[in-house]
Amino acid sequence: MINLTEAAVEEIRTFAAIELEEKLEPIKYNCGAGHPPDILTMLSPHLALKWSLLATYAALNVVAIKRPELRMERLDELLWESNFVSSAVGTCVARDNSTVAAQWVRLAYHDMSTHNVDDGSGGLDASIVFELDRPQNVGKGMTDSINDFRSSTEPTVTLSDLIAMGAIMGTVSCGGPMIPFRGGRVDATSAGPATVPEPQQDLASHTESFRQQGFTQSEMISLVACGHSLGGVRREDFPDIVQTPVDGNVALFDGTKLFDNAVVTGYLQGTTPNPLAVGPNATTNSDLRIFSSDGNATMQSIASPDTFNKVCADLFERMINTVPKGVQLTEVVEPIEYKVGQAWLFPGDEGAFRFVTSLRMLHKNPLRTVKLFWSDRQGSACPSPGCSASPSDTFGDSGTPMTNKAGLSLSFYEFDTKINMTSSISKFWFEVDEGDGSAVARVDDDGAGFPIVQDAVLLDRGRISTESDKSGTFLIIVIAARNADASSRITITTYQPGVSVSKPIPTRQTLNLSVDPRFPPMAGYTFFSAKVPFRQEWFDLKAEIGGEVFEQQNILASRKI
Ligand code: HEM
Repeated sequence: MINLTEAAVEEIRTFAAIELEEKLEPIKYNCGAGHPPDILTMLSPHLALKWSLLATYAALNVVAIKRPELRMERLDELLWESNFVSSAVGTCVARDNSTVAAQWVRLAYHDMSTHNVDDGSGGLDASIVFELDRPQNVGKGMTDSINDFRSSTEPTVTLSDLIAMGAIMGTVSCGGPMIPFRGGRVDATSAGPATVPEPQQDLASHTESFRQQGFTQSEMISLVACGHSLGGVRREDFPDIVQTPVDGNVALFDGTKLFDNAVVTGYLQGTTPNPLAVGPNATTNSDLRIFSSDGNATMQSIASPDTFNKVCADLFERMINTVPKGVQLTEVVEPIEYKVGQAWLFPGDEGAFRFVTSLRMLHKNPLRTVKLFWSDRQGSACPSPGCSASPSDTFGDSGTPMTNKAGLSLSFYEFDTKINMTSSISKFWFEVDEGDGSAVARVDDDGAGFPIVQDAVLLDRGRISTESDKSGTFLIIVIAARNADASSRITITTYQPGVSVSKPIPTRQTLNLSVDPRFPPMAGYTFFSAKVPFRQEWFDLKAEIGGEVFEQQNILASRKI
């Protein structure tokens, strides 16, 4: 048995990191595919030998994952970590005698319906917010749904992304299939054409509408059946269709609130209660005309639960990915296997920095240990335990309906540690030991470490606070700036999501921060603050201090830590 000294291990780690940076292309790591690729096979023979020694005796393995861009991290959080989307939709939560899921799917379809394949215009672009006065878009469900999403847009997550995500999250929450999600939609700034189909239109109009949206006749039949698996028709809004009182004022399409094939089987068996198929008013029986338009061939072909789910998943995916020409969607947002949280560095109370960050894993493992490491300002890794820390907290998260369906159980490892202000920090990384004898994984952004670019101008999440008064809730954003004084110019440009359904477009405002007398200067830092409405949590920062300019974009202030 060879015992490697700490210094030898560190030398190999550093050597490996340099070699990796130079020789390896970034490895795309596909989450959910089990263990990360074995890095040994990709190293030079010389390094592979050194590395295999290390793997044998120190059981260290490099997980070569590149940190995704901010948008992918934010979309990952919305899709897989519990949040406002998952709590609104719950397990097929009921609303207004239908379900939140049904309202969200209808919203997504109506928004997408403005697409025209002939010139590439329109599509899922949130233009629906400017189209609510049209009779096709009648219903409280539409405004309620827009309100569900409107105040949660972010600089990298648009309202149209949230509408698209709502449709697939809602579908899964009611027992429907998983549908891959891509982000990157761009919000419209005005209304699109009035092309949402209406029940009183004839079959030829409907077939042409769906063709313009990009769907064949058979796809039209399936897409309508998939959509009308959820929810129903509200008597209050459509008294010509639902002519007699019904339970809760909503006539369900297939008698169930779940996403299932009952809409098809009931239709084929002649037992369907669908008000758009067997309603007393033949003119508005659009589902009957559509479903029977090919002699029921398509309806028969999607009658089994498996085929129904598969066909609906494909069509819903196409529906949410129907966007105006020129809009570039992201890759599919897979759950990130080793997800590094935001990193916060700010002056603590005791003359040291507080450094707060986290690592998220997709599965629970009580045997697992996770350790945080960092290099000092000069980039040298200091000897253990000088630059390492164990988690200050470990907890699980119930996730979203999609997380549950994917069989994931999220585990968070939170770190809240002190860092010497003189030696400071330039980068950090993690080591994860599953405790089962497998190699320790080093999560280090492809060998480079996760950078802390500077420690001169910092969002101080230990000193930010919230305040409420008659006019609302506010966030006091605090910036710690080194070698700054009242003559320094520190500005933030905040991001304000749409404030109402009639004012849906996000706005930005630039504010000057002033020295905050509540926080006396310490360790060379002066504290500046500004009060912003609570929802303005995202901001860009610019600081001009003694001739030097610091700029950073897309910082999330959020709550005090
Ligand atoms: C010719 C095509 C279509 C017509 C004429 C039509 C018509 C209607 C009508 C009149 C309602 C009742 C709305 C209410 O009372 O709030 C409704 C509900 C609904 N539609 Fe459609 N629809 C069509 C296609 C689609 C498609 C393609 C989808 C989705 C892929 C869809 C999804 C829904 C959903 C989920 C509801 C239930 C809403 C709720 O319960 O709140 N529809 N549709």
